[in-house]
Amino acid sequence: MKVAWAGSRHAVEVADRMACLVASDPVFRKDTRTMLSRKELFKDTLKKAAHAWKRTVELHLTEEEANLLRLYIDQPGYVDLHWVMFVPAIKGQGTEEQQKKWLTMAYKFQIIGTYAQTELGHGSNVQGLETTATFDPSTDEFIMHSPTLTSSKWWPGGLGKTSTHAVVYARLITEGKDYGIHGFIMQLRSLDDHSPLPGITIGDIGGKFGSGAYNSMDNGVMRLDHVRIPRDQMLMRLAQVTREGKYVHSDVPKQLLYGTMVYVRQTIVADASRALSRAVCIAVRYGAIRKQFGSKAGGPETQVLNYKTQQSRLFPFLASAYAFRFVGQWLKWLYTDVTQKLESKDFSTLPEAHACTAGLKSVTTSATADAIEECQKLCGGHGYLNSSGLPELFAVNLPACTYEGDNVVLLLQVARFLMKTVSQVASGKQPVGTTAYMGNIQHLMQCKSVVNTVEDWLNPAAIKEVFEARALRMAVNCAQNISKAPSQEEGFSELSPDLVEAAVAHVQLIIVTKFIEKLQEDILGHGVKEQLQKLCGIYALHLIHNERLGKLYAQVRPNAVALVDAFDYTDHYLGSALGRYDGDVYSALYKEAWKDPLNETVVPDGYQEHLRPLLKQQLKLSRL
Ligand SMILES: CCCCCCCCCC/C=C\CCC/C=C/C(=O)SCCNC(=O)CCNC(=O)[C@H](O)C(C)(C)COP(=O)(O)OP(=O)(O)OC[C@H]1O[C@@H](n2cnc3c(N)ncnc32)[C@H](O)[C@@H]1OP(=O)(O)O
Ligand SMILES: Cc1cc2nc3c(=O)[nH]c(=O)nc-3n(C[C@H](O)[C@H](O)[C@H](O)COP(=O)(O)OP(=O)(O)OC[C@H]3O[C@@H](n4cnc5c(N)ncnc54)[C@H](O)[C@@H]3O)c2cc1C
Repeated sequence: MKVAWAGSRHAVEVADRMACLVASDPVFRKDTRTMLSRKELFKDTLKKAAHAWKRTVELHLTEEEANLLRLYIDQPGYVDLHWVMFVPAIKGQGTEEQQKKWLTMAYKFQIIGTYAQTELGHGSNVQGLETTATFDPSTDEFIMHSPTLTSSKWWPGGLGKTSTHAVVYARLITEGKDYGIHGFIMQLRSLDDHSPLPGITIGDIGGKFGSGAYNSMDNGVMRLDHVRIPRDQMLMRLAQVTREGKYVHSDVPKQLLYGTMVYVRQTIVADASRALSRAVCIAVRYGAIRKQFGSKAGGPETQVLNYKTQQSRLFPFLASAYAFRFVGQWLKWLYTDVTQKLESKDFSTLPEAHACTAGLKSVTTSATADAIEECQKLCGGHGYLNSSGLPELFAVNLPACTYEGDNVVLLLQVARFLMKTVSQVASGKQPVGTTAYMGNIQHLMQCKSVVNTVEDWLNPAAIKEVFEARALRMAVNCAQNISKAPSQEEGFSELSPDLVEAAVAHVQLIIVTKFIEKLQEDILGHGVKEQLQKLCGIYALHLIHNERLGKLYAQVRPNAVALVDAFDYTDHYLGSALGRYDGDVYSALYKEAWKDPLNETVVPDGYQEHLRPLLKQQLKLSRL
């Protein structure tokens, strides 16, 4: 099952090696992370990142190993934005020459970059960004400026205290004309003493949700006061400005400007499956240890994992973790395929890539955040302790519903893609890819149900057709209602809640389809495919509230712990007293409690000043 989860024996081997490297290095300890102040936590993040780089160089780690090292350190920081966004942005929007110049420095960590797009006043609406980049032909420079308070760059990770450079997104103005948003490489801080360069006001935006969590990341604010940069620091793969100031657009779709976001959205689907699997691992292992009620005449109490309510709340998340893992593996293939097509100027699958990355990022992160919160509740009171690992997991993953695109905004992008497809089908065009099912509109729009017997519900072909009919009917219904509106735009706006639901149904069809396709592959291990078939059934049927679920839960229960052990997480990475591999939960909880700084003294700070006088006074009053 480990291989099915990881994707290959090689993946299992590399992951094990990197996870153990992190778990065995005291510098990477994280058990006191939630007890640190914001400044201590930030400094701890700098220390870990520097040590990780040192180990990467010493051990000659590959890019794959270095990424896993960063992942298992499990502490958001500036390195994430450097590798996940700054480098990809230059790769995707820089010319060959610009890539050579800037990536050489970035790969050697001679500069530290971030991705500065969002502003105080605009995040979702990229075309509404206000920062300006005005070309000055007299000096062959761009003048970077924050014209309003709301144009302050706000949120970029690492911007607050760490990044020396950024790809800054701004309105390109030349010859008095505004050509919209483009990317520019800017140096922000001196490479000698790290002080902000002239004209740049820069700092951290303040603490964020949860203790620990994203507070390890210095998300920043930046205001630019007419800062000049050379013309050749405009990223010029998608468009250029000549020495004379002429704007020249390349022969590529302008949406490639958004390419970095598409790239990160596809990686976030894998992140979501990982985050969800960690929460499920904790809740399943703890559910097997925890016993409450049910003892007859002094016999053992009942494992809470045996309660049907516990299974109906938890097993859909177990199934979702596997479902998101497999669709994430497919999405990585889709993204790679689109990127290769772009190299040969084939832009035909760009809309599909946008819709799939946007939709899957949205659906998997929303489901993951909700599931982690529910896993906390599934662990009772102890799930609320930081030592359970669940509050931190929730706080770190909740923002994924917002960053890299607000989930509703992204679903509306999927809906726009679906409405276009429905109208193309109506004009006789055969859809392809993930919307190919819409070409089967006659059959799928019939009222005839494709599942008639209880057994049909476990037939993958029948389940797939149910999901295709559900998604198509919701999309066609939206299209029909939009057509009744005074205009397409008004109709789309009026119908937007229904369009979001239709987009979710389409994305869930993709997830179910990819799970079914995964089961058609050769899957190693005795009984593994059968277990995955049950999980596929649970994932699909829980979305449509089917009564077959109870039987499936009972069939999965005996293997539930084995299915989460297959995630192969070290206790260090899981970071949970409840989810320990050895199940020694109560000793671990008790041991972790004493680490809290509050327990450094038996009599707490504040007793003499605030508690003793109160108690003495009340005692005196009581004797009057
Ligand atoms: C579970 C996670 C666990 C994480 C664990 C912890 C890890 C810690 C490390 C984390 C590392 C990184 C985290 C990320 C940090 C965060 C970074 C950021 O947030 S960066 C900023 C992200 N911002 C956004 O995503 C903004 C969202 N908005 C947009 O993308 C656009 O504004 C959009 C698409 C909403 C609207 O764009 P626009 O107004 O220009 O276009 P239209 O809607 O009019 O559409 C026109 C046309 O273009 C097509 N289109 C739009 N976007 C794309 C695209 N990306 N690719 C291709 N095509 C696109 C659209 O479909 C339309 O086509 P048409 O044919 O005309 O219909
Ligand atoms: C932890 C974290 C890290 C981040 N890191 C970075 C970074 O490194 N670099 C960077 O550039 N940015 C970063 N961001 C910013 C992030 O990309 C934005 O917050 C995100 O794109 C959402 O935009 P917004 O904040 O403007 O939300 P808004 O768009 O203001 O959302 C507010 C509400 O309005 C709704 N809404 C907005 N538009 C519409 C519409 N057209 N129709 C219906 N509803 C709508 C949304 O659904 C939401 O409910 C980060 C954010 C977070 C939380």
